[in-house]
Amino acid sequence: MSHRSWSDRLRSAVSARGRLCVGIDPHPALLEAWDLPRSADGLEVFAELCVEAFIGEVAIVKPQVAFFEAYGSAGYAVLERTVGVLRDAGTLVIADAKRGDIGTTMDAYAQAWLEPDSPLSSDAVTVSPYLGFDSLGETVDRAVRHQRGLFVLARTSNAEGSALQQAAPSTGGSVAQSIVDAAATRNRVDADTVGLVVGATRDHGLDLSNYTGPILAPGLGAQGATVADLAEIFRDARELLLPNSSRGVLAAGPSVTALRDAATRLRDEIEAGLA
Ligand SMILES: O=c1ccn([C@@H]2O[C@H](COP(=O)(O)O)[C@@H](O)[C@H]2O)c(=O)[nH]1
Repeated sequence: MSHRSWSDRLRSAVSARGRLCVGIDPHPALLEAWDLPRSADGLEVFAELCVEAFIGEVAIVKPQVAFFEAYGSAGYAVLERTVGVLRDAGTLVIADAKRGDIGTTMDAYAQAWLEPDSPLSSDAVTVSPYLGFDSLGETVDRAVRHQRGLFVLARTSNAEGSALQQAAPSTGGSVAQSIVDAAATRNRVDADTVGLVVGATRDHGLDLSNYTGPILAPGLGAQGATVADLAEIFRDARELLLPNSSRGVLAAGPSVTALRDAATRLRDEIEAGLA
């Protein structure tokens, strides 16, 4: 296992292969479009084609855990193999599991996704701060200990998130801003372990000037955001911006060549657009 920090590994991967984070989201509609059965066997072939297309071409892959979980233990077995093959090949894996809970329950989630000897061990995992940012304290400690990363939901790409995330706490600002500020504070001692999720679908309205960590930005492609939007919305926070597209790239499958071309085209468009 590498003994370099998450932040170092992320920076080198991004400088070698660009900022794009491609999703592996085996939607039932995509399985059908790829002429695969809606079963764990279909899932396995889907994931294998993605792995073959993306390894060596993109820095980061984000499997959407929900689409594997839908097939129970067989789906999890496919996810374990997918994560393992990607990581063995040096592709960084962000498990999009959006875990959030209290105390020892949250810590059990953290063990599952961040412990080096766990079957689902990933480079980073998405987490929800909506049981209180401090409910993630031990998860951050665990991530630091194992040189892994977290991506905390701050301002999500979906319209329904706004009412909660834009609400104004009595301390001022917005709920989403309070998450950004808490992440920035933690990162001052923990070397940018705490990343944020900020959607690319609208102006986020956040002050990111004190925040130095990575930002995972879903919403490109199927949700309507463009590379020009990214450049505008994240004009002050481009260095470790990780734009994510899942369906926008996966629509090119099942041909491995077509998937690879779609991913590399988008990767290069992002690099040119954010230069
Ligand atoms: O705010 C968020 C947080 C996570 N997501 C996830 O990203 C992908 C986006 O998929 P597309 O097909 O590119 O729309 C998906 O796994 C979401 O669960 C998000 O969209 N927004």
